[in-house]
Amino acid sequence: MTGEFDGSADDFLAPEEIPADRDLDASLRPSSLGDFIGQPKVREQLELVLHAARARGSTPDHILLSGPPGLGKTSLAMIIASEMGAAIRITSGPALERAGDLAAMLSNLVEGDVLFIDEIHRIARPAEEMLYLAMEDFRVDVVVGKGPGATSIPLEVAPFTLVGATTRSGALTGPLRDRFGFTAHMEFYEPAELVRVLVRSAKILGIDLDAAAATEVAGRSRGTPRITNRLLRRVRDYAEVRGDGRVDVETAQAALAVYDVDELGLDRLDRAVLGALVRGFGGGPVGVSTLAVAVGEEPATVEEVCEPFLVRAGMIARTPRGRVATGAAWNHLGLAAPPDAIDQVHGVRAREETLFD
Ligand SMILES: Nc1ncnc2c1ncn2[C@@H]1O[C@H](COP(=O)(O)OP(=O)(O)OP(=O)(O)O)[C@@H](O)[C@H]1O
Ligand SMILES: [Mg+2]
Repeated sequence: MTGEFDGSADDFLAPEEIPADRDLDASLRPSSLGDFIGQPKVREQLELVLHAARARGSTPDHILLSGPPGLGKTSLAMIIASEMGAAIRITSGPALERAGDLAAMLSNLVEGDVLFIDEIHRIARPAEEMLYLAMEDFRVDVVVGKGPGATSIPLEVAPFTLVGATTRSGALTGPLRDRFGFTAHMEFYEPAELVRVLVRSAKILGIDLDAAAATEVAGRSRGTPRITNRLLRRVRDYAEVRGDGRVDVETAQAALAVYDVDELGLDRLDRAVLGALVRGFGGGPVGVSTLAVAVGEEPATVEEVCEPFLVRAGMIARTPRGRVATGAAWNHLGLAAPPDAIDQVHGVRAREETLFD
């Protein structure tokens, strides 16, 4: 099931891009750092890195963007290029199966270009090794021929900036991670920031959305701007078909009820994971792969998509012995928490960070 989000109602809370997002995403993508809402820390750090590079007249250090899907990594990569007045070449880890694929991309780079590698944790080993040299010395060794007669020809690469994006920085090898001059850790967005995303998107799309409705939609967006924009579109549909097109809080609530988005923004799979943890395993601890089997999903989907948000929402705690449901999780499912259930965990943020390190 992983990755096959087809845009049906069941999938529309998935933070991954679905085909229906593509046109919308393009029109709603922020195009400059000033236009980019939220992530104050990352924005400040990037501003410094880019400003310093511009002042020196050099290419910025290689940059790794790390965080859950839909938080704006691709948008930031494009912004980095446009802030530097540079062209961006886009590829992804899975597309770089052979070192030759990467060599072709590298040799076509022009000085100052940004090379964006999405899902960089999925790059194949030979390409990764070629990347080390390219990142460090702006050169690659192309091997010509086979066996004892093989020779390696060094090839210059124009100075470029690699921007890598990953939902799993923990899956990167040490040597690759070490070659990035700067890692930006993207955080889930605060509701107030998502309200600003909604106000901006509603303006671009010409949707009449009042403040209370914006707050309602933001609160159900799982801290993820991609989901915010998707919910906005569903709410607009509802308002156009069932009302006069204006979106007030009643309209927003009614629309989101139709699409089965609960008041915390949990979707079917999140609720299934919580249900399995609480009802099937008495609240845990249980390993993530066991949980995944229980809900019929890939472990990676549970670990990278559901879990970060459930941890952030204070529903699940990660412990050395496995995942544990908090009292809040029991209550959210309408059940009384057992006396030994841990509280809505303090230090949720600290735990969440370790997920992506
Ligand atoms: N800071 C932001 N301000 C306004 N809109 C944003 C912001 N970040 C993301 N968005 C919106 O969310 C959409 C998804 O963002 P983007 O494609 O950059 O996410 P991503 O992190 O690359 O996701 P993935 O990991 O799935 O590739 C964008 O098209 C844009 O509409
Ligand atoms: Mg992306």
